[in-house]
Amino acid sequence: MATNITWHGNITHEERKVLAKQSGLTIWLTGLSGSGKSSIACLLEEHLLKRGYNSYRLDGDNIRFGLNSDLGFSDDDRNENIRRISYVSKLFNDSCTFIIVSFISPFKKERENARKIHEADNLPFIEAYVDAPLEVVEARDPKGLYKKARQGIIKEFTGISSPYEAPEDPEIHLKNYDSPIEKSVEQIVKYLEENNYIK
Ligand SMILES: Nc1ncnc2c1ncn2[C@@H]1O[C@H](COP(=O)(O)OS(=O)(=O)O)[C@@H](OP(=O)(O)O)[C@H]1O
Ligand SMILES: Nc1ncnc2c1ncn2[C@@H]1O[C@H](COP(=O)(O)OP(=O)(O)O)[C@@H](O)[C@H]1O
Repeated sequence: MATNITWHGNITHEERKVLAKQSGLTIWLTGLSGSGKSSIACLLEEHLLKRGYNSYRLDGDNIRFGLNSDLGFSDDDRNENIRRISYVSKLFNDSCTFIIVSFISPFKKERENARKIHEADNLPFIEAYVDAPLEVVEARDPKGLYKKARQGIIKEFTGISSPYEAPEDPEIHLKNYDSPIEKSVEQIVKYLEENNYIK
């Protein structure tokens, strides 16, 4: 509990943006395992870096090796995973970095909480739904996880034995199943340009 502790501030966020020559933002990719989150995040990160924007990726698989290595895949653990990462992405965003978050983040309530955590401090939060139907991701199955989930070897697997709540009104809806990854990246870039996040 947050008792007997004091928040220490330094320069204002407005001053930081001027010094950093860019503002921060969070692009929150959500979707089933195999929908294309990591591939899109990697290409997008590269694209933005090459255009001169300080950008960084937080990926579910990667974060679970370290910071969140104590968490599994029960509903409670997934919620804690997303809660922690919401605060981490807010910190990066506040530091004037473009942060690309790619977690399954299956539950609406936790994604909404992530949004609130950002928007409470006027930090832009852009939800991008990486949409690919279960039959498509199951056919892709690059890590063989769906096969194991169907065999009951992996329990509580998203889309099979654990729910995925698709966003109803995301800022960006990527239909990442009948066109190449590059198209999805272009769609995000277009959104960022049209909303004056990038020039
Ligand atoms: N039970 C179960 N359900 C879903 N996914 C599983 C599971 N077990 C392991 N994996 C692997 O973990 C990756 C998802 O981790 P996340 O942190 O993004 O999940 S979550 O947001 O907490 O739901 C996910 O990576 P992606 O395929 O990149 O989504 C899987 O490789
Ligand atoms: N638009 C697409 N068309 C065809 N294959 C794709 C597309 N997007 C992703 N893939 C493939 O699907 C697999 C899963 O992609 P990945 O980015 O690892 O998804 P996630 O991070 O959501 O699990 C990879 O083999 C990737 O090359």
